[in-house]
Amino acid sequence: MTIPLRGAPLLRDPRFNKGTAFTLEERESLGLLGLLPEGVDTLENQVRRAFTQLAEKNSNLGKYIYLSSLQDNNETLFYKVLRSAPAELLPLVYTPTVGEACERYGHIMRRARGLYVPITRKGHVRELLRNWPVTDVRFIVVTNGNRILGLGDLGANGMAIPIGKLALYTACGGVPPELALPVLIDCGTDNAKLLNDPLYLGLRRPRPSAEELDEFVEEFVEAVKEVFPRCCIQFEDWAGIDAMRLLERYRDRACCFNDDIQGTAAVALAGLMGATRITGTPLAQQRVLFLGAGSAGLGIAGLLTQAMVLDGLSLDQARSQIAFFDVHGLIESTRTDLHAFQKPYAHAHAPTTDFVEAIEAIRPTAIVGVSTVARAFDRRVIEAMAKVNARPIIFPYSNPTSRSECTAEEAYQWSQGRAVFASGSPFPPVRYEDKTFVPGQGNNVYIFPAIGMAVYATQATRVTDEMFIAAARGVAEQVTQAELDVGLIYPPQSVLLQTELFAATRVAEIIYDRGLTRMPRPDDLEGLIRAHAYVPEYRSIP
Ligand SMILES: NC(=O)C1=CN([C@@H]2O[C@H](COP(=O)(O)OP(=O)(O)OC[C@H]3O[C@@H](n4cnc5c(N)ncnc54)[C@H](OP(=O)(O)O)[C@@H]3O)[C@@H](O)[C@H]2O)C=CC1
Ligand SMILES: CC(=O)C(=O)O
Ligand SMILES: [Mg+2]
Repeated sequence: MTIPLRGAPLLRDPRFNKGTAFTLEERESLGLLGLLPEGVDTLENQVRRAFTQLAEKNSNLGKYIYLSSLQDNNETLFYKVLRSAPAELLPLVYTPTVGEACERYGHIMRRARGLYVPITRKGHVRELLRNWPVTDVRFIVVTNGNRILGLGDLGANGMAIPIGKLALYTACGGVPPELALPVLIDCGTDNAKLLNDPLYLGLRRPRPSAEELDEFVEEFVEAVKEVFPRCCIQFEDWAGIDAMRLLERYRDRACCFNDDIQGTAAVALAGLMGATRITGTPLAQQRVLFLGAGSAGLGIAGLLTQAMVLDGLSLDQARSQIAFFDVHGLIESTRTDLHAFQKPYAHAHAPTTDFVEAIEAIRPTAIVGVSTVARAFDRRVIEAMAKVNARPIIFPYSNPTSRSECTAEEAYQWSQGRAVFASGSPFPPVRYEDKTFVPGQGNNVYIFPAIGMAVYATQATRVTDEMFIAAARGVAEQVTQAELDVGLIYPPQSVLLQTELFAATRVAEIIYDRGLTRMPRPDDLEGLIRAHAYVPEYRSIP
């Protein structure tokens, strides 16, 4: 490996820095003598030291800050640490802690990471993109901070989300870190608390109209296509209505996807596939009631109906088995306040504003919480589900933990241990009577790293819904009977990298089958994926 730096600047570049693991020969040849203590570490010893330091931080936000600093200091070590204990560290770099980090981003930031694209630079987006030091960017995760998890408009503080998602592309999907670019489109914020916070670092102006936003996003997408022609754009945490509109506009025009719509849809589909192995009711016979009718809910419904059609239902039949309940009550055919994308699910039902009444009328096999409303699945709700189902499927998907529609403990307790449970943010195992349940994490982190790896390894030019169905199947088929026996409907986070690499091969099959790449199809797709996977190890420098 040749590197462009030497001496002190080398120690400050996270891509090449090995810190105390530079060998004596490297120190001599790279002008590092005297700049490091004489002891020479192995990467494993550095990992040990990192975990010692992490353990000394006594809050999750403190641990998040520590890990961010590690990422800024030594990328190889950062990913080696993440890979060493994914189940333990994911909740720190991702939900729930990343939510807290976003709320306080202006306060905790040490060093800027990613690219900030303010709407005030309209007409100059290409120049900003060219300021990024890497010319072959393959993945951008972009937010405008308008719906950060279930926490609402967090403006430029939302940058922690693209940073976190892209860290997981590498940690859980094997995508090399240098290919990733986190982007925050800063178009102001309507969050008064942030506007009044002297430490807030974003533009201090109200959010633009939809037209103004769309014009700027158009410039951004076209600029990305020109400056980084092999780049895939992941839209993340946009307000639901903007998310739906932008996906429709760009899904056939650019290599892009919306994680909250399509990634969430696939993880829910995988979860339902896992759940059917416990409940015995096939996917095509599931009846699903959503609490919340925004991007996540509509995304899940769209992909689920496609999967049900593949299992033999007509589209109308599939849609008739899906219902929504939003702020104004059950979405039914007499409602006059619906968006076009909600109308296919407005069935002939008696109006009600009581979620339990809706459960009693519809008798869903599953409820999915994508409402951002903490504790909306209260005891009455879970008991109503347990009354109409031997094994009720309960998915409180809202993030972070503070917005979860219920806890794992509540779902198991109130259903007398009968719930089939998964939540957007992690919950610890629950003891109910003589059984220990392991709650699954129904989070798109089970999907986007696999999509990313497949797109990278195959050089795919488009991202399609069929790829998400393949990812869902790829995840679901890895769940073992032993896992199902403790209630786990997703593979455990401890093996997330393996899970994603396997799912990526399933996605790659679709990419080649549908001609979504110009690259020739190799004989060994698994080998292709493995050969592309990043390994956090130091390479020797001559
Ligand atoms: N587990 C996972 O992988 C993922 C989880 N999520 C989570 O899902 C949640 C929603 O995300 P998303 O769909 O993108 O957001 P949106 O803002 O698009 O949708 C939220 C929906 O919930 C509705 N809602 C708000 N309050 C209530 C209420 N009291 N009762 C019923 N419905 C209500 C909103 O209605 P209105 O628009 O009228 O206010 C809206 O329809 C977030 O917490 C997010 O973190 C999202 C993506 C992935
Ligand atoms: C997980 C995720 O993407 C969200 O909560 O928005
Ligand atoms: Mg999201």
